[in-house]
Amino acid sequence: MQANFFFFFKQVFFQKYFFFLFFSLLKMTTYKYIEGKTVAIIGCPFSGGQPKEGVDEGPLKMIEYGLIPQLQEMGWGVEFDGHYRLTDLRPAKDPNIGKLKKPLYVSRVTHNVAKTVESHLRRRQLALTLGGDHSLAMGTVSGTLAVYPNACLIWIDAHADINTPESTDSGNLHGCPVSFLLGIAGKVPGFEWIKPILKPEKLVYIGLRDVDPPEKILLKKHGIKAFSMHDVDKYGIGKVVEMALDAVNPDRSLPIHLSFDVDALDPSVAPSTGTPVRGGLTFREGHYICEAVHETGSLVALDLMEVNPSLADEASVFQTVTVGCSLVRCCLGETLL
Ligand SMILES: NC(=[NH2+])NCCC[C@H](N)C(=O)O
Ligand SMILES: [Mn+2]
Ligand SMILES: [Mn+2]
Repeated sequence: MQANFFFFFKQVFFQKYFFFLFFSLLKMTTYKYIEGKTVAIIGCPFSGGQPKEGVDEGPLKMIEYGLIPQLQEMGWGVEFDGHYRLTDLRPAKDPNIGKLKKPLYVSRVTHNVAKTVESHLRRRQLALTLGGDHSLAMGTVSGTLAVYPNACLIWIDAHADINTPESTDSGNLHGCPVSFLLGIAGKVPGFEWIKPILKPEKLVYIGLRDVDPPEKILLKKHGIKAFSMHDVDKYGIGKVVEMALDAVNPDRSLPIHLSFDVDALDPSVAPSTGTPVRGGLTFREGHYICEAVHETGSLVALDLMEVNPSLADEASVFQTVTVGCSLVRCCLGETLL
């Protein structure tokens, strides 16, 4: 009996298989803030923060392309109660405030989204918000900071989205969420609910290449860490992500909110988006960021924004939506080997 056991042990121990198992266990991510490996999907078909129709179709398409079963196959419990019926929140009258367009609609929707994200995080679920335009981040990030005031914000984008009501040229609120979160937007009626609790030193950007002149001044003035495409070229994505994490999350244990605007990717990789800018992240650079953030085990909330399936041809839509789904999977632990 004993000899038998020893034989078995020896067999298993000296097989490569054992080492493989052992090392994959070592490599396995432990989730610091998520219980029971569950993710809540918040579908936000919202386009009120910018002028182009169709970005509200983004979340519907990602679900249609099978995101839920893909995550389930990876062992995640998925909670999804259908898409938000945001048009119900549309005010009858919504005059501009200064240059800002549709301010009331944006404030109502993002306030709602904030409460939803907050409630999922309180239940220790990972909050995955599918946009929709990037003004939604006023809500998602507020929800995260309500539960985890010490969370850091990693913003992946071609744009800085830090315009203030004063500095914005377009008046589109998807170019402004960061200024509201930082509390530098001033008083705007309807947005009183946003607590300006994001500290500049908790925010880092990767992928920037189309930053408005007043935004550049704001980034400098507040000493916000930003890695442009120039930095990605210079250091490589591995080093950039390491430097970005070192800046906002030195020991990798603080909760992370990752806000991913799909236009951070090069238009050849993600063509169906409202404000494409050439010279963006490659397919792998985008995915690397997601994999590295997953590895920390500290991701609590993820936004995937600005997928607009009504822009460009069918093949481009397919390409963009599938890239969106695979970025999400990488953030939630899909590995290459
Ligand atoms: N989330 C985005 N795609 N933002 C684009 C913003 C473009 C420009 N900076 C603006 O404020 O209008
Ligand atoms: Mn953008
Ligand atoms: Mn953006």
